[in-house]
Amino acid sequence: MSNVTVCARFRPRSSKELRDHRDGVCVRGIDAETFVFQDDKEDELTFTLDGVFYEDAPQAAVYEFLALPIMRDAVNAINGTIITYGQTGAGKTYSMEGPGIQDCDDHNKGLLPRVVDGMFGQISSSKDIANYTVKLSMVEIYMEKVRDLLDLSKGNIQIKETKTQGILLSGVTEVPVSDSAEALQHLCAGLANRAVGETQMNMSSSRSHCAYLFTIQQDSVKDKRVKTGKLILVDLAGSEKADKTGAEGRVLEEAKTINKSLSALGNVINALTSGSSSKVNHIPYRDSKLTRILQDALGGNSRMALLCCCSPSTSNASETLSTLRFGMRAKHIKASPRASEVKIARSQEEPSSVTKDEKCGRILEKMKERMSNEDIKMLEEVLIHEGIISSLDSMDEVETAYEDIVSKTIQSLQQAVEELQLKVKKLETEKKGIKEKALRNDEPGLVGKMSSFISSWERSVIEEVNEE
Ligand SMILES: Nc1ncnc2c1ncn2[C@@H]1O[C@H](COP(=O)(O)OP(=O)(O)OP(=O)(O)O)[C@@H](O)[C@H]1O
Repeated sequence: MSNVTVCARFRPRSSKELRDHRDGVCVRGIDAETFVFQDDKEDELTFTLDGVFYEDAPQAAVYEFLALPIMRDAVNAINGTIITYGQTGAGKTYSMEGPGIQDCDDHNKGLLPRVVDGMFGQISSSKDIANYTVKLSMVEIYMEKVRDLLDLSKGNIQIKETKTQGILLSGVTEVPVSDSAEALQHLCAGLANRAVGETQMNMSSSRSHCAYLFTIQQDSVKDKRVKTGKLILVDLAGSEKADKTGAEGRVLEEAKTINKSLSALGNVINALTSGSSSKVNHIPYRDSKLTRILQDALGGNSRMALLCCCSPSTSNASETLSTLRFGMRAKHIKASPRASEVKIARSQEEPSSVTKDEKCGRILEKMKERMSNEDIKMLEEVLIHEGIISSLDSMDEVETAYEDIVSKTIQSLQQAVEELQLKVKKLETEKKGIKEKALRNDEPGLVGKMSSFISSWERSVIEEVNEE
C-alpha cells in the first residue's frame, strides 16, 4: 500500500501582498519536507509533508518529484491522478500550465506540458516493445455540469461507470495524439474554448475545475496483449470560503457550488480515511461531479499526487491553513494501484460466444434469483428517482447501482444496530439505577415487583433488537 503523495508549494508574494503586508510571511522553511506555519493567532504549527517547494523552487523540481513517477507508471498502465488545490491566486494554474502551454520557455513550463513531453519521450524509447495509442480529452466542471472543452456543443457530459473500465465520461471527445506537439496544440485549443465559454457565461476560470485526461494504450509487440493506463491532471477551482469572496447573486451561487464540490471532495477523503476496516464504509462519490470523476483515483486504483498551492502571506494565513489541513487529511488515503486488466488484442481474441443481450439476460436472471419481481420493479423506481441512473439501458449501470444500494443498506443497518446497542446500554444503566433505588427503599415486596417488571421489560427490548 502506498500513500498519496502530498506536497505544498508556496509561491512568491504578489506585489499586492508585498505592498500591503511588507513583512508578513506565515511560513518558515525547515527542510525539503518540513516547515513551520504561523496562524492568525501567531501560534506556530509544524507541518511535514512528502515535499515542500518554497518560492524559488523551479517548475522542473515540482515536476520531477510529484508528476514524473506518476507519468511513468501511467505509460506502464497504472492509472495516475495529479491535482492542484488551493485558494484563488495561490499558483494552481501556474503550477499546472505555467505561463502558457505552447511557446513557453523551458524554465517556466508547468506540469502539464512537462507530463506531455515526458510521456511521449518514454513512449518513443519503448517503441520496440509496444505500440502506443494516446487519446486526449479535456473537460471543465462548472455549476455541476461537465463541459467538453474539445467540443463545446457537448455541454452536459454524463458520467458512467463500468465494471471493466471504471469511471467513464460518456460521449466525451477523445482525440488521438501521436506526439507532444500535437497534444499541446489540442490542449491549447481546449484552453481557448475554455476562455470562450468564460466570456459567454461571464465567469472566471478560477470558478471551474479543469481536467485533462490521457488514455495511454499499449499493444505489446511480442504477444499482442493490450494494457491501458489513464492519467488525469486536475486544476481545481479556488478553495476559498464563499463568505470570504464577498460575492452576491449568481457569483455567490457559483462560490457555493464550488465549495459544495470541494467539500464533497473533503467528505470523500474523510470517509476514505476515517472508516474502520471492519466496516463497509459508504463513500459519497455521487455527491458531486468532481468526486465522481475522481472516484477511481480516490478509491485506490490509481496513484495520486496532490499539490497544495499556498500564498506565503499572513493576509492569506487562514486559507493557507485550510489548504494545508486538506493536504494532511489526503495524506492518509491508502492507495493500492494495480495495472489495468490485461486483455488480448481483439484480432487475437477468441470470437465471443456471448452476445450483449445474453450477458444482460444472465445478470437479470442472477438478480431475479435474489429478488422478487416486485422488488426489482421497486429497485428500478428507486434508482431512477434517486438519480442514480436515468434509464436501465446499461446493465453495467444496473449492477453498479445495485451494489451501491446494497452498500448503503448495509451501512444504514449497521447504524441502526449501533443505535440499538446504545439504547440497550442506556436501558441497562437505568435498570441498575431503579434496582438500587428499590433496594434502598427496602419496601417488602417492592423489590420483587420491580425485578419481575424489569425482567419482562428487558425481554421485550431484546426481542425488539432481534426483530430489527
Ligand atoms: N511559483 C510561482 N512563481 C512565480 N509566480 C507565480 C508562482 N505561482 C503563482 N505565480 C503567479 O501568481 C499569480 C496567481 O497564480 P495562478 O493564476 O496560478 O493562481 P491560481 O491558483 O491558479 O488562481 P485561480 O484559482 O484564479 O486560477 C499569477 O500571476 C502567477 O504567475
